[in-house]
Amino acid sequence: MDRALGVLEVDYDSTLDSSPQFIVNHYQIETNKVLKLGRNVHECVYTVNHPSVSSVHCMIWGIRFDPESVPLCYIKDTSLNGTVVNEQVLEREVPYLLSNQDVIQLPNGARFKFSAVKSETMSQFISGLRIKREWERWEIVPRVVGSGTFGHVLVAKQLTDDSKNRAGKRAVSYAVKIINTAKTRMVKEATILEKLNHPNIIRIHQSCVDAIGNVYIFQDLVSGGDLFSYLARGDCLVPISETESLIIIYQILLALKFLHSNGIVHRDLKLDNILLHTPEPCTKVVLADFGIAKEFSRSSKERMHTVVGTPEYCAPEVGFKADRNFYRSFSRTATLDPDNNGYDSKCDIWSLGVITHIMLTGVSPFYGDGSEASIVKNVRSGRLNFGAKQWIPITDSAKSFVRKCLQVSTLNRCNVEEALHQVWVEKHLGQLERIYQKKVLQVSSDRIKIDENFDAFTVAKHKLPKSVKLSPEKNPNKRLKLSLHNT
Ligand SMILES: Nc1ncnc2c1ncn2[C@@H]1O[C@H](COP(=O)(O)OP(=O)(O)OP(=O)(O)O)[C@@H](O)[C@H]1O
Repeated sequence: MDRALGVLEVDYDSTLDSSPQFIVNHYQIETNKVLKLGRNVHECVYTVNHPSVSSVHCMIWGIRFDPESVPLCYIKDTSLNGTVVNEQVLEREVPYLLSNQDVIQLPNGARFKFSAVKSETMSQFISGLRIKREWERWEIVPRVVGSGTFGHVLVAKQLTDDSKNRAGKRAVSYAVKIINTAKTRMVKEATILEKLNHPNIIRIHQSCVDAIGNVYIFQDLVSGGDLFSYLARGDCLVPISETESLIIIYQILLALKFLHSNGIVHRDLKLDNILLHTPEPCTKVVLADFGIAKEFSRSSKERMHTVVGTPEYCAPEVGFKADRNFYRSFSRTATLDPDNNGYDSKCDIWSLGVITHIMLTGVSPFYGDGSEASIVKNVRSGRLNFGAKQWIPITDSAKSFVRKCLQVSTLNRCNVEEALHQVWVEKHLGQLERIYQKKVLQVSSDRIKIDENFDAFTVAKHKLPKSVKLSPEKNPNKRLKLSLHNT
């Protein structure tokens, strides 16, 4: 049971169905496993053959930031007739954060009870943070989403969300990043993020600072965890297919194109800062953690000199210093670039090369023995080992993309525009754009046809008769009827 992040228990209403699947009455929610409920026997763990239920009616998954943290479990409605949680209809395609004992209901009357495996709130930990629990229209919920060097990310809710309540839909959860600066002024991260509006960049709603120097950045809660957790299995990172990698890389490239053309360099691109909407292939990803992002003046060709970033992902021209504690405190201002020429936005492309290398092979290219000294040595040499067995199944165009991003000389390294024109990306551009429209921008898919040959990773689509849209009058379930009327 210790692999379980939560449990879904079938709480069946026998007057509405007598399907034999109810022999299994517990489903464990585990890391990297999305539970689907619906009619499709090939994709769903719980299947029900009822025309009011969609092929994949809803999806449930859990995220645990690290082994010590309390998991967060989510449900997303993907149906025609809606999924109900505690008698309120979920907004379609919007993940909802589950709480202990939540009751999930499908239109055929089947009910499930969600149980958390650990106490969900961390009140003691939260009171130690000395933060405000309410701020204007926000309430901070004592559930931790993740933690980093600079602060913690917690769940937040809007105090009054009248429009949603009136519609009978569940209120959405948000995230709040809390950074203690000991100074009562806004941090650069908030200032930069406030100016950015791009589908692949974390969206912030408000930021504020309290009297003791806690900065609160209220933002979207991205529910699929980060790319590091997605690739992690036990102690190692596992590779994902080229197609899946490319869909993620394409989205990061679009975000970087937007950033670089607006004079912003992220400077800390890594697996942990790429957030997934759902932990499954082909999902939307967003860049987060702009804590050390930098605005530069494009016209003056200003270069940066501060040594920042995470060594494993850090471009050679950015430079390192051996003292990790110093590095963490961000007080370093020197670059070890021998000519002290500084660096520019191409440092993000290097990090993207490292990320691509890890996604394709499960191996971090310059990690060596993991010590900072060995990483620095390997990064400076820039030597890549395409002869390693992990590279055997990988196409030449993917290797060439990685090679072009991981050029020690910035003159030879591609910029973001050139990266988008690398063969690996360019030859799939049409498909990538269609998937992007459908999955990221969620444009109606009727006219979007995805070539199945390209779609190497997906579970084959099994054709089922269409589910039937319920009219509230015909709905046999009184509770659902009530909820649907309210919409
Ligand atoms: N909006 C969000 N939605 C969901 N998860 C998030 C969100 N923001 C951050 N996280 C999670 O919290 C973790 C820490 O957040 P973040 O990277 O912003 O903190 P940090 O202190 O700047 O970290 P670092 O040590 O990497 O600089 C992330 O790796 C991610 O897993």
